[in-house]
Amino acid sequence: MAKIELKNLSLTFALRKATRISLKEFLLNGMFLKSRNPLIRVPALVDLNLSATDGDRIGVIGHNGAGKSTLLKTLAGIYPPSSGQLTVEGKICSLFDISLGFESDATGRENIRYRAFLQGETPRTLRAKQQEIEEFSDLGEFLDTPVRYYSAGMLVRLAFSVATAVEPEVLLIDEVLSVGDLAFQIKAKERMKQMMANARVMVMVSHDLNSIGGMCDRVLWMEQGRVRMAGPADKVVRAYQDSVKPQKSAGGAAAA
Ligand SMILES: Nc1ncnc2c1ncn2[C@@H]1O[C@H](COP(=O)(O)OP(=O)(O)OP(=O)(O)O)[C@@H](O)[C@H]1O
Repeated sequence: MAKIELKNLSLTFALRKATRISLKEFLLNGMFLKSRNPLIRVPALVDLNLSATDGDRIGVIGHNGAGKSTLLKTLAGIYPPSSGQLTVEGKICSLFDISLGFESDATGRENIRYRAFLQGETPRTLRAKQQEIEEFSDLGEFLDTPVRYYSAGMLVRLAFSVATAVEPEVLLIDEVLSVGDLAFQIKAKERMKQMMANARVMVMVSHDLNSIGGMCDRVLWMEQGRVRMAGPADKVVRAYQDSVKPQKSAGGAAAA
């Protein structure tokens, strides 16, 4: 059984406006005990509670900066929560930032191996999949070329082919991917559909409310790191849409 459980989970980023300060500034600030570049705390997730298990398809919506991607990255184990409890049980597949982290001097084929091992494959399980991954990527002779010479689209094709070669129990998707050229997009959509159908739990972040409505049964509407509303997809999507519609003034004109 796959499971996601968040209990009063919060995550606060601590950052500074500028990354560099001079030695002189550092010494002067130290002497006068005040910082010219103080820490700024960004509460990206605030007191979230969520429980999902086999069969759940959860959509996450909200304005820019609401905390959607941070939530997904926290579920993927990329960001540790600042407080609260996080439980994710099951083999995770994260479909976001998939093109990051390639070894640029290694070939496509070598990168498939490195990444597959990171995804938990063993030499034996990879042997059974490697050919399929290579064929799906449709990169032909380029598989023997260092990936530093790949176009952006080729890199995404390679990344997508490896990332989706797993059978995940927990599928985390940030925005429905538009990968590669048209021919590849058709293949990729088909594969995504299969993965979504087979995953036990799915959490998907998107601004495309039609995709969310079509693929998810529950939706979290996030606002400033908090859940503003949670419930059946159609109800929450409608409430969100209503909230962003231009308000009509008494005279009938749209308010600014
Ligand atoms: N690595 C980080 N370091 C510091 N602050 C961050 C980091 N990632 C996100 N934030 C901040 O956390 C808040 C939530 O960001 P997040 O990317 O989760 O929003 P989002 O809802 O996914 O937005 P969008 O719809 O624009 O993708 C924002 O205020 C953002 O500036």
